Amino acid sequence: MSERLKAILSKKGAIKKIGVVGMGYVGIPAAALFADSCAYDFVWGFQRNSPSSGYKIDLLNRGISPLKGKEPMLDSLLARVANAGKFACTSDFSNISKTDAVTISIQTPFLNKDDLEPDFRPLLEGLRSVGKHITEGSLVVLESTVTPGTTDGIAKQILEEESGLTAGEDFALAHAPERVMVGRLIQNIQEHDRIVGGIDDVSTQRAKELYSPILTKGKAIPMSTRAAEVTKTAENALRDLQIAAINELALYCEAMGINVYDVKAGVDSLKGEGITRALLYPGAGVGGHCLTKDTYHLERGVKMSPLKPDLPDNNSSIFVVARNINDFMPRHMFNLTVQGLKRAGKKPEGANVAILGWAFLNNSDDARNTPSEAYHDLLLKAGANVKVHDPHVENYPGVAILQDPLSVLRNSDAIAIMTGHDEYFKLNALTVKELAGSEQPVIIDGRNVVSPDEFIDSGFIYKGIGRGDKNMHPIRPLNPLECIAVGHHAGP
Ligand SMILES: NC(=O)c1ccc[n+]([C@@H]2O[C@H](COP(=O)([O-])OP(=O)(O)OC[C@H]3O[C@@H](n4cnc5c(N)ncnc54)[C@H](O)[C@@H]3O)[C@@H](O)[C@H]2O)c1
Ligand SMILES: CC(=O)N[C@@H]1[C@@H](OP(=O)(O)OP(=O)(O)OC[C@H]2O[C@@H](n3ccc(=O)[nH]c3=O)[C@H](O)[C@@H]2O)O[C@H](CO)[C@@H](O)[C@@H]1O
Repeated sequence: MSERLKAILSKKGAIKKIGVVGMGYVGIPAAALFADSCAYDFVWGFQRNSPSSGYKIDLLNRGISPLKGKEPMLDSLLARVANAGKFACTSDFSNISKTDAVTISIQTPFLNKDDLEPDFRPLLEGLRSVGKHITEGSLVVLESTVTPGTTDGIAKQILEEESGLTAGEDFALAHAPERVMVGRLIQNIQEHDRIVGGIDDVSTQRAKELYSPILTKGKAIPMSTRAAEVTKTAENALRDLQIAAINELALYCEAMGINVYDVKAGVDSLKGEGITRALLYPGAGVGGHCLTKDTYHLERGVKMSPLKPDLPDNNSSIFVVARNINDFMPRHMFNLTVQGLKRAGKKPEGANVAILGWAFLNNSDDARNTPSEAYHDLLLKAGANVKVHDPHVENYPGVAILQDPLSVLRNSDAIAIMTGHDEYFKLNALTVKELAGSEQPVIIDGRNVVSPDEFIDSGFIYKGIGRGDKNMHPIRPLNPLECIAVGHHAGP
């Protein structure tokens, strides 16, 4: 079967022209790196002219990145390849017929994680567009994170139906998942090892040829298509599980009155071959477009597989339990807020709460699936007045995000740190207290940013994730002068 494909590819020769479908966080840097390589003659970026993303086409043709936030090397790379005439962005998919290889990097979110239903509509549309225009000897690589079984399942089926060709005989097909992190997209594509899973050895080899010229430190790791799909979804499900483990340990430490960071330091001290533990950091929640969904792709893959795993009766997947723990953390932040306000003699209803941090990641403007939104909504539901600050996120549907911290901190009953942006590590307790203007403002630290003692000694009610040693601290007696200053009178 793949002997035919091998002969076709040998006659066709090396890959020279590439198409990248989906001009997003993944597709744009990949297209820029392919275009900048002297191994390739030309790269098309294919972007559907949708209301939400069609604007990218013109920007990219002018060599300008539509991505927000700092992406080292990307701007100069895009300008260089666009000006050199090695890259162009288009919504005309017929140009795919001029390419030797096409990668697909379209979003693959979940509609509803409860019934494990992903929203594959954009992806299936992209596959149909690609299938219509691939030719004999094309290589198609699915880079999107997908449910295991998708590449050699529905993807292969659509590509064959639309092209009239047969995968593994007339064209090569592989899954090569992306492992980039926002903020270091170019570096990650160049330096991470690249999982390459062809539907057969010939397809795997062809996909390795495609990526090798843009890998600097990284190397191609060949495996089956299904193994590649499971690798990608499992590596993020496992990361989510690690985060959930330290989050649950933090909740235990709060209940036992100890400092989770003492425990972390203690456990981390156990070093050596095969005995080191991998403790991560507890926090106000897990956001982003990867960890929040990839577990469900993995679970769906197992659910769809013909054989069922041999598991204990009534077993809940530890990966899904992990997701539930991480999704609980914004509610835990809310519970700490209510407890803190109660210690100050207040209720969430009518309280002024300042949220510091809307991005899901430190020093990033990416707010996709941000835990801050769940916390924000719980506060509103409880009748609190909420203001939001973030130094990097400029706007978010339905939420006013201010870039001026003073206006957010002023007249606050409670201040919640949801994202560990560098700016927040410089907060001065006395300055913040003066801005807050209440005798006993509450500080709820979701990212281990502030010094508990500095804020407690300045008159704050402190609550911190994992800080069982501080969360029930003695309340500093009010300074009569202080009471007068803020318009209250101490004592009867
Ligand atoms: N963003 C990351 O850091 C990251 C990291 C690893 C893996 N991934 C995976 O990569 C995939 C893409 O993620 P992303 O963050 O780049 O998504 P994105 O939303 O930033 O970009 C997707 C792009 O594809 C376009 N698109 C959608 N349907 C299309 C179609 N039919 N034809 C042409 N273009 C179409 C969208 O308009 C958008 O511009 C996802 O499966 C994601 O899980 C993302
Ligand atoms: C780094 C890694 O191996 N995978 C990366 C991951 O990138 P990401 O953009 O999702 O970023 P993460 O760093 O995973 O953070 C996610 C959320 O978890 C919170 N968090 C994190 C660490 C911790 O100790 N405690 C926490 O609470 C954090 O605040 C944030 O909200 O997925 C991408 C897509 O597949 C991968 O490509 C990419 O390599």
